[in-house]
Amino acid sequence: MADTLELVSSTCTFGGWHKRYRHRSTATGTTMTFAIYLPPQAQGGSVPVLYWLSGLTCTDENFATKAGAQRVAAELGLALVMPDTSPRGDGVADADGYDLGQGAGFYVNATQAPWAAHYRMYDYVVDELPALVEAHFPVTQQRAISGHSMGGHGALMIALRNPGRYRSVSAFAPIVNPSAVPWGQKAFAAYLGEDRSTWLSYDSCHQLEIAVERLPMLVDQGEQDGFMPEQLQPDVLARVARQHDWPLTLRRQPGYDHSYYFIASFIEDHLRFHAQHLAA
Ligand SMILES: N[C@@H](CCC(=O)N[C@@H](CS)C(=O)NCC(=O)O)C(=O)O
Repeated sequence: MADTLELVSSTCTFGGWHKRYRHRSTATGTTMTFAIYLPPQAQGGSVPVLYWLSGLTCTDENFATKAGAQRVAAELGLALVMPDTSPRGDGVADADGYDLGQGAGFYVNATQAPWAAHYRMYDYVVDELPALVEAHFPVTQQRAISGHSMGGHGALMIALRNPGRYRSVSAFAPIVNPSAVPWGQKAFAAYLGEDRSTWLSYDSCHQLEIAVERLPMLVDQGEQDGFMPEQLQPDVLARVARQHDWPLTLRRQPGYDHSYYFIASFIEDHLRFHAQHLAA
């Protein structure tokens, strides 16, 4: 059955529960794994949810084990939902590099062979996963979304394309303009084909230009992030936001690189930012 959840593990932390589940996804046509952190407050009522989208090479476990988000989520009464970054399995197309195929779904619905059969992470994250989470767990429909790198691209792009669905969005070192940088161009050419007009629906800078809803947006970027000049280019997002009078808070953090050490240093600010808007 499509919405049956199989519990993989259940771990008590900060008075709440970190749970991992497997389920059959209709969006991807594969078995998907995701994790949810239920804070202590979820034992007595429904809590709002922050969706976290991870970057290249990640599973649901990188953020859960490295970001240290659970302590503040427990304090704020915020559930955290952590999906995988792509469909996986023997029957799922893959590529040699770390930046295409399994672990690199880019949160798009692929239209090109061989990817189109399973790579439907946009539908999975926007529709299927929230419906599943809201049907099975004590959560409200107050949602926020955040992510890192490829997941920062996913979070910004998904929030911008779905007005009213999320109260706030944030990102760490996001790929803001994937149509114009090597990681995005490689993935979009494979998943979406050579017609670049189709890429724009998954490009946050373009989506920000045409967005109808101005939702609060926080972005952190480490200044020692080796991927920044070529792949991330936060200046492009800052310019588009300025041109469109968009409420973007872009913070440049001296000394920080692309890693989870950077995320762990600022995740508390992001959780408090989202909690404030989820409560409003
Ligand atoms: N050099 C990295 C490139 C990929 C990378 O930096 N991935 C980031 C997201 S874009 C990440 O979160 N990696 C997993 C981790 O640090 O736990 C690799 O080949 O693994």
